[in-house]
Amino acid sequence: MNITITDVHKRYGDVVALDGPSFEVPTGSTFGVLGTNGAGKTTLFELLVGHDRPDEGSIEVGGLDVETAGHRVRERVGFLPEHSGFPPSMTGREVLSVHARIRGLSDRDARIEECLALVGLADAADRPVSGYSNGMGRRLGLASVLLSRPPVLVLDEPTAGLDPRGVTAFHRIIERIDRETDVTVVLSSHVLSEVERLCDEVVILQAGRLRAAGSVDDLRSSDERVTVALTPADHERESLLEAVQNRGNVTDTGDEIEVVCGREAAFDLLGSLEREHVERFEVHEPGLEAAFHEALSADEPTAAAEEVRP
Ligand SMILES: Nc1ncnc2c1ncn2[C@@H]1O[C@H](COP(=O)(O)OP(=O)(O)OP(=O)(O)O)[C@@H](O)[C@H]1O
Repeated sequence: MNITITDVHKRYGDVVALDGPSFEVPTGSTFGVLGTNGAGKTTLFELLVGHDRPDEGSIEVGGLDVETAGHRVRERVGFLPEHSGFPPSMTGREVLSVHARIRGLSDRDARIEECLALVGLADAADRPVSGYSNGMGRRLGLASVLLSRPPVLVLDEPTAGLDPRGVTAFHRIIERIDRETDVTVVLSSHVLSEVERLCDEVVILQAGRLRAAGSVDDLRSSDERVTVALTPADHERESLLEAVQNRGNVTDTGDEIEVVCGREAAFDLLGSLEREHVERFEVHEPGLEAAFHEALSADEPTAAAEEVRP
């Protein structure tokens, strides 16, 4: 089920939270909404799931307008907010049972088992959620959203605050949903590597405006430069720094010396270095990072939308 966002505007008092982004989320894709703090990601999601109304513009989910057909849209969209809590004394299975009853599911028990298994909570299902880790709580939230088999999932910063194992576990579930179903997944993040790993397409928002949009591959390849990361041999940092001077954009991270330059220049550089100066080197392909910084630095907007939420 596709989503069409058209020229959406939203203000909170003097703060412009969304300033006219327009884009399309294709059916079945895993779609990333990237942005720094205050970029408008949560506001966009609140409008998308019908919790609030845009001042101008429209949002359609599978051809239905969120404003005029809010109830039907909400049946189609499973929303996992950034912060969600559950009564601590209930078990995971009880939480899902309540959600399944509220949604009037007929195949309740079987569906609860399926969702528990999908999010890796089958073994913990009968423990009170007060003993769940952050990651388990987030996965339970996802299970509760998945119960009614929504064709669209909207996940607001789903891995924020999780430890690396929790992040990896959550990523695996999203990848499985992407592989095995036709569900359209929209997720927000400010972690570039997460979006690169999970998403097919991405938009970059800043201060409510659309700064870049496209497939992850296209945005990644828009920068032809690579990063050569050099670990200096003992006592050779100064000589190495001297050798790489003027060979690209040089940064001494304290650990490595990084040189950002074109591919050809990287080959020339590596060929020219004295072996005894370098303990180790790696060449990193361009990631989304360059596109992200380029998008954010172009035509810097005012800081109006960066104000702190009251
Ligand atoms: N209810 C509200 N009242 C007033 N201002 C708001 C409200 N909700 C959001 N804002 C403001 O709108 C702007 C966009 O906020 P939003 O939460 O959508 O950004 P975000 O990209 O989700 O940020 P974060 O990554 O920090 O969660 C911010 O400047 C924020 O302070």
